[in-house]
Amino acid sequence: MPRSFDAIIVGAGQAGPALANRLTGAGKTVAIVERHLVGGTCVNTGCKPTKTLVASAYAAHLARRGAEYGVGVGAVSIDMPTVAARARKVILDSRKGNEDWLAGMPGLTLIRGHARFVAPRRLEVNGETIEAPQVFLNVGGRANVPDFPGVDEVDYLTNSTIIPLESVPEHLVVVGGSYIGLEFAQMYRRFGARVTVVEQGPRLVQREDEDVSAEIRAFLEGEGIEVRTDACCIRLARHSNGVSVGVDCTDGSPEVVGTHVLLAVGRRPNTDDLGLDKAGIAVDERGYIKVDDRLATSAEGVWAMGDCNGKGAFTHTAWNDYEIVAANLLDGGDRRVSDRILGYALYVDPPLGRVGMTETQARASGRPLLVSKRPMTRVGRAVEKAETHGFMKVVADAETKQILGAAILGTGGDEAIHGILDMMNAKASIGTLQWAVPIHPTVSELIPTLIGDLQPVETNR
Ligand SMILES: Cc1cc2nc3c(=O)[nH]c(=O)nc-3n(C[C@H](O)[C@H](O)[C@H](O)COP(=O)(O)OP(=O)(O)OC[C@H]3O[C@@H](n4cnc5c(N)ncnc54)[C@H](O)[C@@H]3O)c2cc1C
Ligand SMILES: NC(=O)c1ccc[n+]([C@@H]2O[C@H](COP(=O)([O-])OP(=O)(O)OC[C@H]3O[C@@H](n4cnc5c(N)ncnc54)[C@H](O)[C@@H]3O)[C@@H](O)[C@H]2O)c1
Repeated sequence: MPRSFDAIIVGAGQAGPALANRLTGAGKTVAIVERHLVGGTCVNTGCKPTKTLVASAYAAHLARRGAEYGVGVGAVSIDMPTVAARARKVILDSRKGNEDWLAGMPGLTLIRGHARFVAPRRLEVNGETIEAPQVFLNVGGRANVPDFPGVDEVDYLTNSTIIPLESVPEHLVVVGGSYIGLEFAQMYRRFGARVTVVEQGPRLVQREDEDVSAEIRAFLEGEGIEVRTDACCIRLARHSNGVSVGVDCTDGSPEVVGTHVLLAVGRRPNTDDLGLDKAGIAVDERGYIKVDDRLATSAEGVWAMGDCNGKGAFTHTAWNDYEIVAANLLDGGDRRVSDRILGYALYVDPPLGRVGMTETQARASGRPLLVSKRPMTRVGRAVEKAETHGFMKVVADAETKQILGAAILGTGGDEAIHGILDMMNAKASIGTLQWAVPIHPTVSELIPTLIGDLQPVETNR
């Protein structure tokens, strides 16, 4: 006989535990199945350790610049075991917090093992069958490892295996010039490695506007990172010095030889070994679980939250998925994914804070636009901190006077962007902040000025 629960959650990443908390709080019996580490990607191999490592890298960078500030610190050295230990502690503390949280939920059973559907709303874990009228999938994703020629012959790193490194590679070749690749590239450059980024596209972070990509490339190259764009990484091979990464480039050497190679070429959902066909759960061509606007899958009684549904690829979008499902099922709400205004940050230094449309997307929409842009050299706070790379940019609809999107690439940009994100969520029009009195000196204080400087631009309408 299968063991029965009121609900089964597969995956204890970002959405699962929070939903378990709400469901058990409503008196339901819940099984949460986790095959690896409680906390999932963000806690164990994603946001938390990477931002801890980024902080160490920033400290090293600032120490090297000490003389510019009139501070003598002597020769800067990197104690990589201590750097790694900081990250390990953040991981373990956070994981334990999640485990303790789950342990304290009455009516919750944590089952450690790989769950696989054997029939609709019926799964097998460790040879045992469990069933429930409601099943929530929060299975996340993992590093995509393409079948490059030679990939099986070399030792490569992914975001999971690079985190515990206790030594600095002599020359790290990073394949993929987007979020994961660039955060690690800059961090390892600051730890003292030679770093080459190999990106197949014509520019870094291609989802962003060209001016964003160009500015990020400029400050990364300014730190000595080599960037190879328009590179089709077609082969990996062993080399006496480490790994050779074959690239097809319009110019430059056809081969980059490094001591280590990090593959940062995207993620793939953990849906290939979940028995979804046994449960009638449809996936798209890339394996993401198809969901409607309330995150219901094609199978009755089954929902999918977080990275595995392809609607978001961030911790806060996974969390928001939990909020949507909980509100609709437990609070009589009618919340939808399409109501979400997407914001995110890229944690290079200075960081990129982003919300809503890029200027490119706004222009493509054909609507009449207002655009305003200000370099960080004209932001007092950035000048005082001697961190003047980047710019702030906002795009608004000239007719509705609503902000469509913004980018703050600059010191504090990951925080300051919330001033605009909140305005967009409040559906505030561009005149709303005219008489606000922001705090001086902050990056955010320039948001009303930036908005006040909005000017019409030519669009294709
Ligand atoms: C290097 C890196 C840095 C990142 N930095 C940021 C950042 O700064 N900010 C941000 O917002 N996002 C960041 N992200 C993205 C963020 O980590 C993810 O969006 C987030 O963790 C997704 O949460 P999730 O709950 O959907 O999935 P996950 O956290 O991946 O959790 C899924 C869980 O399901 C388990 N599981 C999978 N299949 C099964 C199965 N069949 N049976 C049982 N258990 C299963 C897995 O073991 C895992 O624990 C980063 C990602 C990476 C890789
Ligand atoms: N700060 C954050 O919030 C943060 C940080 C890290 C990761 N993440 C999440 O993780 C996800 C995955 O990040 P990612 O950077 O791995 O993926 P991505 O999909 O953002 O970028 C992959 C990059 O690799 C390039 N690429 C693909 N195939 C290649 C090849 N054969 N040779 C050379 N380049 C190739 C692509 O052109 C692209 O630039 C992101 O979508 C993001 O949501 C978020």
